[in-house]
Amino acid sequence: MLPHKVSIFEVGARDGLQNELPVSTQDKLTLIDQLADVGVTRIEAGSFVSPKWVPQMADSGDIFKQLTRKPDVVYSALTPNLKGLELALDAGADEVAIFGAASETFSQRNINCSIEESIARFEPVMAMAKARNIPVRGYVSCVLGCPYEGDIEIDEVARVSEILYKMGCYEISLGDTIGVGTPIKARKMVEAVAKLVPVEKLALHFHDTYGQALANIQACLDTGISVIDSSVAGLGGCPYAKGASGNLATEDVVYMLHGMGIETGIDLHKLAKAGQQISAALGRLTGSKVAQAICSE
Ligand SMILES: CC(C)(COP(=O)([O-])OP(=O)([O-])OC[C@H]1O[C@@H](n2cnc3c(N)ncnc32)[C@H](O)[C@@H]1OP(=O)([O-])[O-])[C@@H](O)C(=O)NCCC(=O)NCCSC(=O)C[C@@](C)(O)CC(=O)[O-]
Repeated sequence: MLPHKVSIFEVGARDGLQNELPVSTQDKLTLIDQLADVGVTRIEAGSFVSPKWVPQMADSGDIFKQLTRKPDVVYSALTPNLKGLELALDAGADEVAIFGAASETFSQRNINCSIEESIARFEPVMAMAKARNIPVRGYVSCVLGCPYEGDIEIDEVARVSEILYKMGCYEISLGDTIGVGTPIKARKMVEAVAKLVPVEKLALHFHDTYGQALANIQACLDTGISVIDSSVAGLGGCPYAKGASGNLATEDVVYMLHGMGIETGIDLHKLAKAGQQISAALGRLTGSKVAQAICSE
């Protein structure tokens, strides 16, 4: 059965902007503010990673300290290790996310350690977050393919997802990091993970590199999943995943969901305007076809 409502987890200010030309802290704050205004209630606002690895996220502390908090909006941050968590807590993040991978090589290239080492790094993060009552989300990258290893075994995706869930992550976001998935494969992957992690604890995080993200989501929507990660204006990619163009554009998935009678709580026209504004700040066109259509009306 299709869900009545889907919760959009907006990753544009993090997953999007981490892989774009740098924009000012003020432009980011304006975007985050606009996202909250148009009805987005879950916003990934930054990332506490090494500024040498991802300079675009170096102002995340300022972002969290300066953003105008709206009631009912959760502002989240990526934290790969204890240092990241400490910085995120100091800056006032409401929740954090650890991020692992189903590919050994991607894990090494992205966070400089093996999958097993990453789990060991996450343990103290989970412990401190629990002690501070901070919810932790878990990402698994490369669930439908890896830029270095190609195909990834579905069993490995399910194994890593289960580990993160059992460690205490309240939700597991399944990342098609380089957007290579296709609908039947995506569904089989979700079904395999759902044997080990309750399906209502899963989220879809599909990039649109090959233009398959909407089709992949549609193929998975009646499995019981009701959380979708997306990025306003299709911003972004991943700096350690060559070829990962933008994330699925939030405007495109919201348009599809509304057309299917599924609520998101988001004002699509206002969202498209916000996407246009950040795209203009980046000196490029929005990556959302829906936003292009709306803004040329
Ligand atoms: C994980 C590390 C830090 C390990 O990096 P490392 O070099 O192994 O770590 P280290 O502990 O040896 O520290 C090295 C230096 O980094 C500093 N450092 C250490 N930790 C932090 C921190 N938290 N914040 C700020 N600084 C930090 C630390 O203080 C030290 O500074 P130095 O002494 O050289 O001046 C590094 O590999 C890193 O930052 N990687 C970036 C990974 C990243 O952000 N990738 C993109 C996000 S993942 C993604 O986009 C995928 C996702 C989630 O969207 C889902 C999908 O689509 O698949």
